[in-house]
Amino acid sequence: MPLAAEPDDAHEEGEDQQLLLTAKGGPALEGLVVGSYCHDVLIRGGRIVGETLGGAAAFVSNVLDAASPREEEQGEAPFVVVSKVGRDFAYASAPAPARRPPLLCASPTTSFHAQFSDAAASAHAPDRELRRVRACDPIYPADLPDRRFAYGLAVGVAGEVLPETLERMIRLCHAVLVDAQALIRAFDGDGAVGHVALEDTPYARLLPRVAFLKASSEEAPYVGVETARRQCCVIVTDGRDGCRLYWDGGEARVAPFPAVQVDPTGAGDSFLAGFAAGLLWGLSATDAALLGNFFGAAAVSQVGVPTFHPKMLQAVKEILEEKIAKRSSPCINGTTFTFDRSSVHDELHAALQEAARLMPEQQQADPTNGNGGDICSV
Ligand SMILES: Nc1ncnc2c1ncn2[C@@H]1O[C@H](COP(=O)(O)OP(=O)(O)OP(=O)(O)O)[C@@H](O)[C@H]1O
Ligand SMILES: O[C@H]1[C@H](O)[C@@H](O)[C@H](O)[C@@H](O)[C@H]1O
Repeated sequence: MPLAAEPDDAHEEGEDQQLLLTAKGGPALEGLVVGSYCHDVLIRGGRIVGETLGGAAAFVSNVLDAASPREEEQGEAPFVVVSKVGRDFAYASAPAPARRPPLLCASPTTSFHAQFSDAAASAHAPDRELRRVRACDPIYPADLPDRRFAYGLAVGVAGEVLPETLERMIRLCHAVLVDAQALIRAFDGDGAVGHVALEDTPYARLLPRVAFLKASSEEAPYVGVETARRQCCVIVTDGRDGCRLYWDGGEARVAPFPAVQVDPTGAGDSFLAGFAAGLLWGLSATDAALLGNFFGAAAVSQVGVPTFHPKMLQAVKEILEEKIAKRSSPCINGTTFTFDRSSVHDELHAALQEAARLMPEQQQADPTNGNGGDICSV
């Protein structure tokens, strides 16, 4: 399957394609993450049980920083975040916004109330009702840096990634990954989050130029998987059941990792970033989804933006270095992605499962990481 961007998009104005997607040893693959940080208020039984930094950009940055391939001396992972908040933003010094500060607006920071119900403990019931109580300004095309990126992640939470902004991302980035929640959320007069059919939105015409579209199982019916898979690769995440990938001509189920869920917020965001990191490591889409599932499981194990134990991250890095060294050909070669499960898929799953054991250890060892642990246990 060709990459998302049409040839003229990412390479107009004489840009050198080799600079954008060069395999290991070359310049780092720089990413562009677009979507706003927000305030999340977690409510259970009418009582506030948590107030945390939210916004897909925060969860995505956290995982990209943790899992993107880079040389030791490179320091921070190479990606830019374009996000907007108001002067009331409460988490400017939290790691993700401190590393990549948001643009400051006159309007207030986007804010969500997530109402958890005890009755939602079944696997497929929506686990929370979301209400947007404040909305920051949208992100305009002119807010994006005027240069090229290897990849882009469109991860809005409240309609802030405008169609024209997504279009500009597609022009700037060699491959764009999109979270459907950025495209199909609708808000009633009370701020309650609902969905509209993707085909009825101005985003629909951009789909053939998107590489990967990720939707939760709740969002999937609004995306229209059978139509969308003919235009890009669609990934449907399904909570504790892992995920499925659908592309033109194939599909695959990717097994989950066990987790003790304390807060489902950010699972999808962390999945998408883990998946993107997997692609950057050179994995096929189906193999990269293992890394998505891994970080999705890690996200639900903590309240808010998770802290990863350095030992766990070191284990993941070593696993990837070892398994990828065994592969005969890289999957990102500047023109194509591969989708199928590779011969190392099962080994990779088993090895990551071992690494996942380091996550609960961390919670016991680090009670200061903000875990209330009483949001939504399974
Ligand atoms: N309870 C769980 N146990 C293990 N893995 C989980 C669990 N919940 C989520 N995950 C992982 O995270 C991925 C994304 O989760 P999910 O499908 O709930 O996304 P989402 O509904 O978009 O999440 P959110 O909107 O809360 O960020 C799943 O595909 C799975 O890999
Ligand atoms: O912080 C969260 C998170 O980013 C979720 O992905 C999104 O569904 C919510 O709206 C947001 O409040």
